[in-house]
Amino acid sequence: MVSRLPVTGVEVVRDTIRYSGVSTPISEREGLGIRGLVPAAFLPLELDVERCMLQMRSKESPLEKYIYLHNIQDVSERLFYAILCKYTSEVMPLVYTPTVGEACQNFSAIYRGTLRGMYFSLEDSGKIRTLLDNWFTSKITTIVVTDGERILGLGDLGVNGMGIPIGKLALYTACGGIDPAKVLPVHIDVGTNNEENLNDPYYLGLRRPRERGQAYDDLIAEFFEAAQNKFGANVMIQFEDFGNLNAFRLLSAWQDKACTFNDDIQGTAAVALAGLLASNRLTGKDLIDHIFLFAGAGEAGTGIAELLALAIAEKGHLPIEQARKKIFLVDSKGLVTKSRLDSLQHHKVDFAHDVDDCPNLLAAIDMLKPTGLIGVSAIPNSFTKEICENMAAHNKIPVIFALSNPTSKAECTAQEAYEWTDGRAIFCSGSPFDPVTLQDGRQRVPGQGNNAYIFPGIGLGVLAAGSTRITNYDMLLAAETLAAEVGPEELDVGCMYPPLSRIRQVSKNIAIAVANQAHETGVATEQRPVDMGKYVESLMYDPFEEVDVHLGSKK
Ligand SMILES: O=C([O-])CC(=O)C(=O)O
Ligand SMILES: [Mg+2]
Repeated sequence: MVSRLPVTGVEVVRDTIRYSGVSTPISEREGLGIRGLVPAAFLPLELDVERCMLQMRSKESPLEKYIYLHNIQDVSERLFYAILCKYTSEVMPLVYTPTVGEACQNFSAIYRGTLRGMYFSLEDSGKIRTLLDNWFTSKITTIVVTDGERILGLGDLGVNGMGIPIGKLALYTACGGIDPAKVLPVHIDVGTNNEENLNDPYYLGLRRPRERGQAYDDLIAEFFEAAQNKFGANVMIQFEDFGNLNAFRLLSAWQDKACTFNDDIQGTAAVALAGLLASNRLTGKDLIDHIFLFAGAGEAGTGIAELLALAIAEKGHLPIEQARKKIFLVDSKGLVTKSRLDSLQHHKVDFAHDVDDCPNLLAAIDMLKPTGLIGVSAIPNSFTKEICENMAAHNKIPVIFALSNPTSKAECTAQEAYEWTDGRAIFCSGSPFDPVTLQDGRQRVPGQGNNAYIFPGIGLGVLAAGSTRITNYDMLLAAETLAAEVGPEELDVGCMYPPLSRIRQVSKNIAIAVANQAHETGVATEQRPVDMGKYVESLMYDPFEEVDVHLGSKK
């Protein structure tokens, strides 16, 4: 029975987390005090989803669709997530990569003042803990934070990068079942070096060059400490789209002091490793049989390389130093080698091998004859015809991953990778590509090697166990769990990931594995349930389940 709370109907309608719009049963409207505030008809949630999909599909551009979907989120989170859960593969590219990239580029222009996340700037230093009290709840479990410096492969977007934490957290809820009332997107504004932003009269961020001094580290530290104080020591904080200069430093500074991980270093690593593990089922190789060459040696490049080395070392019972010798990186100056050690950034040092220098990717392919080529450079068209042909010349099944985001930054397209390798390549990309029909009529379905397959499950597992820490062993386990979700139907069409329509199930299985591991390694603070599967499922927010609007709990 729904009883009347001492709030006005208008307040009920404005409670966007719980309000169900025209899907509110007629019998409950009186008690909620919303009669007169809603049209007379009742549409079951399923039908309301169809109504919205028709409207959304009538919009011409992906950006208009993005805005429409967020308009719905700003009125009823339940309806928004019902749409996302029912039509995941159609809608995910609109609220997430690649459209979220365009939304970020236009963030200041399309901003409508709605409440979605928190903004802390240098001008707020010393006050963050107090400002957190301005949020409506202290029950936050999951935070995604950015400083906007490396938004996808688009670079420094300043405050406009806030679209990314918002998009990531939408997936935490849609794909990982994290309660939408308990997520918090955060932007830390330390200025921007993007001239276009600085010259835009409507730019909404701090109008100054990026802070590079102690004040930067102090603000990040203040944020972490304030968040842990307000939301509890185990609140999960995901670093997202920080620049190279800070991403590695901050991860190593905080990974032993907070429940945190960096999605671009570690999440991307896990999804790429999963794709490589799945590809072994087609190539017949083990990880240790490969030579991997990376185009790009930033966060994703060295993150994947390091996790891959860990996987090779674990599976092959090798010291990690030996495992790393199977992995080579090319950066803007050519192959990363020992002769360059003096001038190398710290995160590349472990992969500086004792081999001849090579000026570029093509020369490195010629010399090393890699079996796997991983693109993480954000340089579009850098996997040229010659490069793909070269990979095909010395591999029966060349493994080619073009992981840079959004689509405009991919190293090559799916069509190109297949065409230039006589349809033999195993191809994955970070942003979605449509299936391709080869000349011989066979269909190839390029898998989306995007960290969206990883972070929602990690977040849910961490929540289920009450983990105090997240490590690369969690990422390794998540990668193995994801690879095991790839079935023969996917492998048959060359797809290294399960379909997005199964992503909630995948996230759940990752969560179960990660939570069990947390109990085994002693980082869990929750009581271990008898049936972890059932427990994880009970935590998952499902927009289609009936909710007691007053209590916000499952009926
Ligand atoms: O957001 C995405 O699609 C994947 C990611 O983390 C990035 O490219 O930075
Ligand atoms: Mg990212």
